[in-house]
Amino acid sequence: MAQYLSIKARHADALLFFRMGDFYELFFEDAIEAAKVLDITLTSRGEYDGKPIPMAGVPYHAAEGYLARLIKAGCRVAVCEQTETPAEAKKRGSKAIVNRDIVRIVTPGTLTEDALLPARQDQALAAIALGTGGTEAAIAVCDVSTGRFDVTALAADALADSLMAYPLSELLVSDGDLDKTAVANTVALSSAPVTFRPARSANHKAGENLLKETFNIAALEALGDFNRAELAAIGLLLDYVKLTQAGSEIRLDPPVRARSEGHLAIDPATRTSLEIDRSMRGDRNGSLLGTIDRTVTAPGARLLAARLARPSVDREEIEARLDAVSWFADDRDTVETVRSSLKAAPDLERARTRLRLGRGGPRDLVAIGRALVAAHEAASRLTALGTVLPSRISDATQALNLNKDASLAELSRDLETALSENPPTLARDGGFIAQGWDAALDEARGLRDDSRQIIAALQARYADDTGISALKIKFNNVLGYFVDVPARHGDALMKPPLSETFIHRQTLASNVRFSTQELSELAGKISRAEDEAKGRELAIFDQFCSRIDELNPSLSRSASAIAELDVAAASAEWAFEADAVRPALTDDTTFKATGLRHPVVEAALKKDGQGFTANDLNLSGDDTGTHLLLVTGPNMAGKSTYLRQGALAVILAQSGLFVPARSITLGLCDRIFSRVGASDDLARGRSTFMVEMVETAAILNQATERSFVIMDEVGRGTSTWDGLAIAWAAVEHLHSVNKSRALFATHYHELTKLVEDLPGAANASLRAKEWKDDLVFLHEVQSGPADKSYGVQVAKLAGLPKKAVRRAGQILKQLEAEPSAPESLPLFAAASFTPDTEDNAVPEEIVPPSEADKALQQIDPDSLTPREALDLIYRLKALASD
Ligand SMILES: Nc1ncnc2c1ncn2[C@@H]1O[C@H](COP(=O)(O)OP(=O)(O)OP(=O)(O)O)[C@@H](O)[C@H]1O
Repeated sequence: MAQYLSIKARHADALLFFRMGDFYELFFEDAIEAAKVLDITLTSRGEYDGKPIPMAGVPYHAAEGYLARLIKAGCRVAVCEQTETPAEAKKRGSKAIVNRDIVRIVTPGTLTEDALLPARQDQALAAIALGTGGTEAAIAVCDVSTGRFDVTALAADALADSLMAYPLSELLVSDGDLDKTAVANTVALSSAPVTFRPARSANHKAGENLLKETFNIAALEALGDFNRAELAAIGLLLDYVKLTQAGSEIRLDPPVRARSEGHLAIDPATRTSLEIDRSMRGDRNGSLLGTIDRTVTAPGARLLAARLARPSVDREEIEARLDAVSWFADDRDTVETVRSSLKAAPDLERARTRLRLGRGGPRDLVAIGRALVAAHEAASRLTALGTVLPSRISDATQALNLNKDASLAELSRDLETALSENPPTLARDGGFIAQGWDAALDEARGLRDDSRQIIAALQARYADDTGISALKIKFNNVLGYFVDVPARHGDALMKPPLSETFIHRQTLASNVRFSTQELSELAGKISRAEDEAKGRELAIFDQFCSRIDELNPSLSRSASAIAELDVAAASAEWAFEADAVRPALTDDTTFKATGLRHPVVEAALKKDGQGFTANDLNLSGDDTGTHLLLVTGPNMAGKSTYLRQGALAVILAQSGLFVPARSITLGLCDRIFSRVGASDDLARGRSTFMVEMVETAAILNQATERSFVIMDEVGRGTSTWDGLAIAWAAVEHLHSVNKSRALFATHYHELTKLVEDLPGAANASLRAKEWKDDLVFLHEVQSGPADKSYGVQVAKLAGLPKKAVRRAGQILKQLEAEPSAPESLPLFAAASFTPDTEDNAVPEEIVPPSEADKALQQIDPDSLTPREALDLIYRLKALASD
């Protein structure tokens, strides 16, 4: 207990997994909480302060699954291991307790186990810090499972936007920054758990020292010229990584400096509403990423996700990515061969990091070996083509060609020969090194196996000597090797002369067990041979781990090259499937697309066997003079889809991907804004309308001439006239002040007149046709405003009760007759309404009488014979189903 309490005192905020033999035990409050979250039995053991100590435990070998559940439930877990064997402890004194210590603190942002991590997504542990003036800020982000480490310097007010571009698992904030607005806003927006750290760890000096120590350099310049905010964020991050690794070395790749201006800025609301990597329901399915992802490796999937989350504004970078996709897009056969080779490549990136952190196992070694071979094969197929490769593909093939890196080739060969086919997860289980790899290991194993044969021979001899054919030599953990005979033969072995050889150990209901001198000696030999074999295997495992550590820079390059090739080939594959084209990029403010489509809606419609109507979109400002389009049209006609497909085209193009269109020319955008859909944010005390206005304000305050803006139905959350006034002002502002390329969808038809005064604005509408009594959506965009909104017909389509539809039609008529007198609207004078009778309730254009209605009206029930009545029923039925 004293040992437990002293360790627990150091980690009060984490559940303590206290290793005792084959279990991790939890005590006191920890046990109560873990039992509740994990649904495991809560027991008690011993007493403390006169009360029983609550206890709960999980088996050591199944700990990963339990850890996963605890982390998901928001807990942190400190793992405390036995740091010596009981035999070692005994040497210090017969009553000595084995030493124990924390080896790791498991938190949501510092996981490395495959079982705990989504394979196709990065895990971002981020730290934010502000510069002294409070206007400068920095983000340091790392993924401990892959070793990636990025640092970005940015303006404090851009913190939240930039941070949300990462798949955050945990956010670190200094206690000292909490009262700063930019930090408080970011914390409020964070969807990931926030961990507060003492201010001293977010200090630029501490950051500098930790950087030097981690990367073993004397001067910082070797890594880059970091400012104070960056160093503070780095300090906060590295200090925490160190804490969670319980003092063992930090294994991260050197930090890569990014500029926030290097990315297309996407604010959190836009990110959510455009469903870039998550749909509104929170699934990957139905998001842009889920729709276009054709990658076959985990590092590839993570790179694609990162590119879509942070599209670039660097034209050279984007063109290089597009060159790679284009090259593959010209040759589908090559795409197939490369993808089929890469498919066999396991997650080298995470495997190498686990091994470097001392948490890896034999399977990680196998993963590295297989990935190197598969990637080499993919690279060889590309070089064998003999054509000139674009720079990204050529760099990747160079990095993956094992003929160009002797040490990596040797490692790959050795891993292939040294490891057995199906190794265990843990190195300590042994049996993963193949026969023939190491002479000393083979000898120890030979000895062990020989002794086993000798035991078999001994069993035969004992059976012979005693005349007991049922005599067996068995093994268990308590007795070790023992002689086992059925109970009825027990007496014979306990009497002379046999009792001189057989020493009685245990009597069970149906068996009696004995040991012999010879057997004990043999058992000792076997166990020594086994220990030696295991020790030998562990030594070989360690040798491989150090080789991997030494080759880390090459392996890191290989992992990136696999990801690069995979993303290029997968993007070409998707382009084939989706009939997407390479965007032409410019430095001006062009946006000119023909036959543009919405990839996600199109894919969903395709599944149902329906087609998608492509539409053109030109916001270039030059030839037509239009950079702002007011989009009107009936509900359900496809306005939102048209708006979103414009924004998605920008994201795809600037991520270096093809765009589903016949052609597209795009002047690179600096930011993308969307104000679509309304949802409230009650947790932050904001009503639906308030959210809408906050987002609108952000756009009007920040959008530039280079931005791309979509706004859907701004103003609808309040009264008609207020809403119209706000929408009106927003369009004018966007047009004349922001001057962005923009699409503005609205149901306020009054707005369509605005184009007369705004030279850069034009009207466009989505067509719908009335056919018989129904509304048919054509999804085609035409220039000019829509004639009407057909809202009541759509309500009817949606299945509103007939009575309500009729009533709506009636109100609509009156409104249309007197649009300028809201105070006299029937809405505010419900009592004056005429009652809902058949005669006045059905506006003709909405529900004209059907043939069946007409037939019914002509009936005179009193004059019908039963036979005529029956005929009439059949006729009415036929009319109704017609
Ligand atoms: N170009 C298109 N081709 C085929 N189907 C389309 C197209 N655009 C939209 N649709 C279909 O129409 C549905 C409604 O589209 P959307 O939500 O864009 O309409 P809307 O005009 O914005 O409606 P509302 O005004 O009610 O918000 C979509 O879910 C999709 O199934």
